[in-house]
Amino acid sequence: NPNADTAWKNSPSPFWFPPPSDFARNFSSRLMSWPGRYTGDPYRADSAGPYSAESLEYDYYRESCPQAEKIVREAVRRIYGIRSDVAPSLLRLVFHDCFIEGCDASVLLDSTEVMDAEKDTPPNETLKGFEIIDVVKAEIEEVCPSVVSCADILVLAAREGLLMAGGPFYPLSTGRRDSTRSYADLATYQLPSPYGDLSDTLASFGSKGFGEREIVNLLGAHSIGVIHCKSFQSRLYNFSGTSEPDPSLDVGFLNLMRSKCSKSLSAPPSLSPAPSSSHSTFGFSSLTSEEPGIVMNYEGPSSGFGTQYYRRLLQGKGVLYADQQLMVGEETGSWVRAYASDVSLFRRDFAETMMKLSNLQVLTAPNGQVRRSCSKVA
Ligand code: HEM
Ligand SMILES: [Ca+2]
Repeated sequence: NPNADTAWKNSPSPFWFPPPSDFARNFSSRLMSWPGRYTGDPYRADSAGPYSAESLEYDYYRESCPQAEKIVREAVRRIYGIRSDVAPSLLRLVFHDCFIEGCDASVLLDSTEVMDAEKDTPPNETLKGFEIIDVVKAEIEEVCPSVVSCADILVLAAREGLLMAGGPFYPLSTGRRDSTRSYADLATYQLPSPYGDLSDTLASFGSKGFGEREIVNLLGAHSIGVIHCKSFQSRLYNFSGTSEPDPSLDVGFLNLMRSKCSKSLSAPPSLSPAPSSSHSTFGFSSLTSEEPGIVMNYEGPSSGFGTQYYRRLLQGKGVLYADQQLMVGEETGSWVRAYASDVSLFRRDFAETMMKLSNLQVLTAPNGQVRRSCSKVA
């Protein structure tokens, strides 16, 4: 597919839309030799790294802005009523923020003449939900100007969205501060690739203090939302330069995915699968947007956030290569089986890991700032 090949070459990040040939094999060795990235054992499961959330407080705004959490809750609920993609959008947004220099709203900043923004890098190309945060922030600013950080609003709003989508609750402390810059280069290289193999994924999350069990339950976030064809295209037609599909894909599932994604990514939208809100027997629906892809409402739009993601992996029906790779490892595979058969175990673990993610490397006073507009440094 010459078009996909050119698109890849033009991409500023060879790490993100890899396909050509030996990419997968070289990726982890390049990552492992990246200077200064690894401190200690990258696979340790017991620590959140060198930063801790001890300086956060429960109900930090109780005096300075007692209405803050209620405003977030009500705004997200209201928006959910009109846009059910609130949950996946905010969940992915919080992951992409916290994974890069901690939960400091660095992902929300716009590019300026002197700074490239994380949101303009290839891994964040399809990130959504910025305008949801802007709405919530504006409502809070009206009541308590310059008090509540964008970083806190983001973690609180993502929790609320997840709850609306049937996910588990987890308690959150507050008091995060906003960064004064965005880290485009780090976002480009540190966010995990959808074409990463198991060792790439373990290394990437390990560098942030997440162990195998945590990685497997965090990826359960892929129970909801949209995966565009671009993110798995090379698995369907030309996997790792072999001109063959990914051999680890279930054949029926391969055909379903091919039916959703035309062979050429540059095909005009009219050649893409017809927009429709109907659900196929696989529980996926087509997208109504122009970009073709797969909607991950595994259990249908009205049911909760559960174990289907893992059951699909057991059947070789993971949408991303990185998802399916969880079945390759002995330990990760056994967590996939555990979550596939025990939804309450998954929900408990997911809640706990989301809490850890939301507390990753937080910035607290006197560092950082409270932005007035989440997309601009104050
Ligand atoms: C190996 C790790 C991961 C990789 C490679 C990965 C990659 C991706 C990719 C490629 C997409 C589709 C983007 C698109 O096509 O528009 C996606 C969607 C998504 N990811 Fe991940 N992800 C990973 C981990 C996570 C984690 C830890 C979370 C949250 C806790 C998460 C939450 C989501 C959500 C909710 C969506 C759907 C977004 C939407 O509908 O707008 N992902 N991910
Ligand atoms: Ca960040």
